[in-house]
Amino acid sequence: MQRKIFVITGPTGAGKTTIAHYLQQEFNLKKVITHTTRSPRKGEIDGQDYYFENETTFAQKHYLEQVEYAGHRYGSSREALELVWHTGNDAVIVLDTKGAQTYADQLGAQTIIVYVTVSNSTILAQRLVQRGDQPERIKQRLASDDFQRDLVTPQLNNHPVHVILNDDLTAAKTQIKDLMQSLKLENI
Ligand SMILES: Nc1nc2c(ncn2[C@@H]2O[C@H](COP(=O)(O)OP(=O)(O)O)[C@@H](O)[C@H]2O)c(=O)[nH]1
Ligand SMILES: Nc1ncnc2c1ncn2[C@@H]1O[C@H](COP(=O)(O)OP(=O)(O)O)[C@@H](O)[C@H]1O
Repeated sequence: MQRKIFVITGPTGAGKTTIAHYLQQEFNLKKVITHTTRSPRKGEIDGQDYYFENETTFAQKHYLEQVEYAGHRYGSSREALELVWHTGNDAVIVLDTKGAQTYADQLGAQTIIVYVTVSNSTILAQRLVQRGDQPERIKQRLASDDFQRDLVTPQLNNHPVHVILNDDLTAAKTQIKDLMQSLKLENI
């Protein structure tokens, strides 16, 4: 069977990271570590939080997609994905909807897109505050075009998008279990 990558996408605060953790814990998926040229923060571990790169080593990898934030490069590589697949496990990665589109285009049927959302977007700001994000950073994020784009369920050129409503985490986990069961039945 072909290896899969689950791309968890959606607006900030919707619960993408939470759902990705759940998939790792309950369904043995392994996270694809992404690369960055920014310096490690206190407590961050190379190969666990990110692969920390310099400009030269960053340029040596083969990226499915990459972006620049605050003058630093970030990218998800073929090499990191293959490392996960070599373990025999399916992979999981959290990306914005633009990144999700790129994966669907490049990896086709190997990509399972999961769009995490909430029924009322005002909840998102509350969650970011609860998570401990800096107020200035929250304001910036919520005012961005990327945020507006990610609020809308993406239409990915005929690629299926599985929507998970995460107003309540227990209910969201049930939807994930149902999704995993239906993928198994379809032999995907
Ligand atoms: N498109 C894309 N975004 C990434 C990648 N790796 C990290 N990011 C995003 O880069 C942004 C900045 O990450 P970081 O410097 O760790 O700061 P954070 O805002 O505290 O998460 C976050 O929105 C990450 O989700 C990647 O490989 N591709
Ligand atoms: N269903 C939920 N109800 C309440 N809080 C939640 C729920 N799902 C996630 N959270 C919390 O909301 C915050 C944002 O979740 P997170 O997974 O970090 O979102 P994202 O990765 O999409 O930005 C975290 O503090 C998380 O623990």
